[in-house]
Amino acid sequence: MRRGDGPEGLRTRGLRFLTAHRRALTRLAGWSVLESGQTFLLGYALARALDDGFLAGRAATGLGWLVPAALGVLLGAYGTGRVYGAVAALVEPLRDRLVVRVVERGVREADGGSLSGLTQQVEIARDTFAGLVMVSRSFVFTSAGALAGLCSLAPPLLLAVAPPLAAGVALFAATLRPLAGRQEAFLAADEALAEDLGTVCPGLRDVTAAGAEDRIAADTGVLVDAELQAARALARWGVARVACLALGGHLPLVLLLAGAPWFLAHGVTPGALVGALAYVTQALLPALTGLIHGLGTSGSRLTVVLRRLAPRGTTASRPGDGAGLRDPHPPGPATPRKPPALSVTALSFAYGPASAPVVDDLTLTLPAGGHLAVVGPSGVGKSTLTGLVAGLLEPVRGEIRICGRPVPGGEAAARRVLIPQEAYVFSGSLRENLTHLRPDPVPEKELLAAAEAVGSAPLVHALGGPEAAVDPAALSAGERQLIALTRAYLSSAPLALLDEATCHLDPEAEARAERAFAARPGGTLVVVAHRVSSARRAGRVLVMDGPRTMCGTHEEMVRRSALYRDLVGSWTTEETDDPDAPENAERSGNTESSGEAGEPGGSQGSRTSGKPGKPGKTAKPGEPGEAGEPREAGEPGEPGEAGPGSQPALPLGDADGVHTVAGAGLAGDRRHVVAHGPVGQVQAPRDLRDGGALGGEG
Ligand SMILES: Nc1ncnc2c1ncn2[C@@H]1O[C@H](COP(=O)(O)OP(=O)(O)OP(=O)(O)O)[C@@H](O)[C@H]1O
Repeated sequence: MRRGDGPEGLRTRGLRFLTAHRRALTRLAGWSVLESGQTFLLGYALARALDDGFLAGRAATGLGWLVPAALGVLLGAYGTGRVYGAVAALVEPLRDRLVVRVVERGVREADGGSLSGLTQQVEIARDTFAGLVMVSRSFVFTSAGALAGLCSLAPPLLLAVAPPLAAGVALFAATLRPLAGRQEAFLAADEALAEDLGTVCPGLRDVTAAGAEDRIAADTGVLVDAELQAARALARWGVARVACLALGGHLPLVLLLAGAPWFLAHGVTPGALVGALAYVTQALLPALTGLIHGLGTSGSRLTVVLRRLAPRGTTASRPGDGAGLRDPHPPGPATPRKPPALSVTALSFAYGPASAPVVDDLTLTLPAGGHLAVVGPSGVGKSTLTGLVAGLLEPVRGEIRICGRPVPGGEAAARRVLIPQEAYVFSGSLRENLTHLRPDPVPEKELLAAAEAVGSAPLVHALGGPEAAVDPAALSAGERQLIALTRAYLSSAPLALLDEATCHLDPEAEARAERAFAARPGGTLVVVAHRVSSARRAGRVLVMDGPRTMCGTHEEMVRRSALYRDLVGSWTTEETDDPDAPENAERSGNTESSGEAGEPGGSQGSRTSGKPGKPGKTAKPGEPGEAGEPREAGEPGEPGEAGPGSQPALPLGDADGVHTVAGAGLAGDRRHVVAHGPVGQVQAPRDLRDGGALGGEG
């Protein structure tokens, strides 16, 4: 937590803010005095009306005393009206300040989405703060008026009212901090559940298709239980609030009634006693109730919201602002910095506690707009890495961030889209399939432009246009991949993870799709490559080679990684129709590549599903393997077979995202992995996916 974000920091900044707005506070206090005057008159005039008027048989005098009480109500109402204006003079500067802070933060982080969320929180902060000012002010001035009235009626009456009132307020003050903690815990649990449901609900069809109902129900159930616990803890503290109210508001009433004979015997008049009862029931009790409920709930909510709005490590201040909620520890001028599209730090993962790590201490950075190809022998961990980045698998160690957002997490999940090898197409219209990841309606023009860019336009046309009904079983694997690719292209997630998502397309169609993703405005692409052309297109290549992971340009990797040279060699043998570059030169170690090939024509996925599933499995180059061919744990491994053995790890510069490190070994056990992300990104259990049984595609 940033210094100054804790309760102490908030209190200090709150006091500074109030000090800076002394004039508004003074005006507020002035108008509030009218309210206390009304409270004073309420009991005092009533007592006089009884003692000097009605009980003495002088009705006119009694009525005469009621007139000031009625005038007091009118004056009080006028004062209350002016109080609202004075509260606004205090609240609006707070709101302005928070808005400035939020906008600065939004600009700095270039994040319009979080900006709108924060703006909403500013409104909550403003309303809550206004409510707090109203109830606290009302309690202070009402109590002052009532206690002054009691004192002027008969000082002994204070004995029955002041001590329990003070005790109730003191007890309430003591419960404030733990109550705020419980309230914050409850809000956090509530938000976690809402975020989870917001992610899960739109993808229910995918959950069912993947057979992941039990797992999702279990995951969500954990959050429901957490919220239940938090709500119970909060409710227990609610009991303390009732005790405060009983002590400070109801006990004085009981004491006044029970002590009535004593008071009457010691010179307190009946009218004064009734006046005291009126003070307690009509003024103190409502004011105390308002304070306890207002401060107890809104106070902690305000604390939470202000803490959230606090700038992350930078200062928001306005010129000429003397004090207020400014960070007391300014760290210097803010430097606008866009977080990398993907950053992986010291990432390790194994499928079981006793299994060898599949990813071991991997660190890499991919800037926004970058294009990374992940290559390596079959079973080395490429899909595992994409699963980790997508948040479908939980790392054993290390950290992953997408556009600065931690993975796993709803914000990160909304910023990435994963397209697995086995494309998921569901029964419905083509439009539904293509726009599944977009919450907003997609204009026809945009949809067709996306299809054109990705290379699915001929397929859209052949199927009868966007409104045509889709029968997943009637589509070839390549056609399903084109649909899934177009869907991902249309999504607003900036980071696209293509895990052999084009393996059923011919090289030209693959080139077209990959280029389209790489050219998406602000788009970043990670592609698990199974063709040399795919790797050559990427600015960077991550070679996963068991414990030695290397990253660099295609040319660098050809020069430095024996495994990569082997992969390129075996790929080139298979790629007779590669649109990109002559690979024979690379096989012989010549790194002078001829650059990108020209834009391929309008090739589309084969309408038969006979394309080789994973031609890049160099461990068995002669055996392309059908897509969806079931694979047993440990079977494909052999990562060391093609590896360079003594090749050292190669840390490269971080100019546009690279790094080293290691990882691999085959995990022994095979866990049933299901996870969920935002709309349409629910993944089948690995064993389902490997078996090609995802959704209706089987
Ligand atoms: N759910 C699982 N439980 C246990 N081990 C698994 C699981 N999924 C994959 N593995 C193992 O983890 C290792 C890495 O698998 P992964 O699928 O990530 O490799 P890959 O490089 O993507 O392979 P391919 O190119 O064949 O898709 C393999 O040894 C695999 O058998």
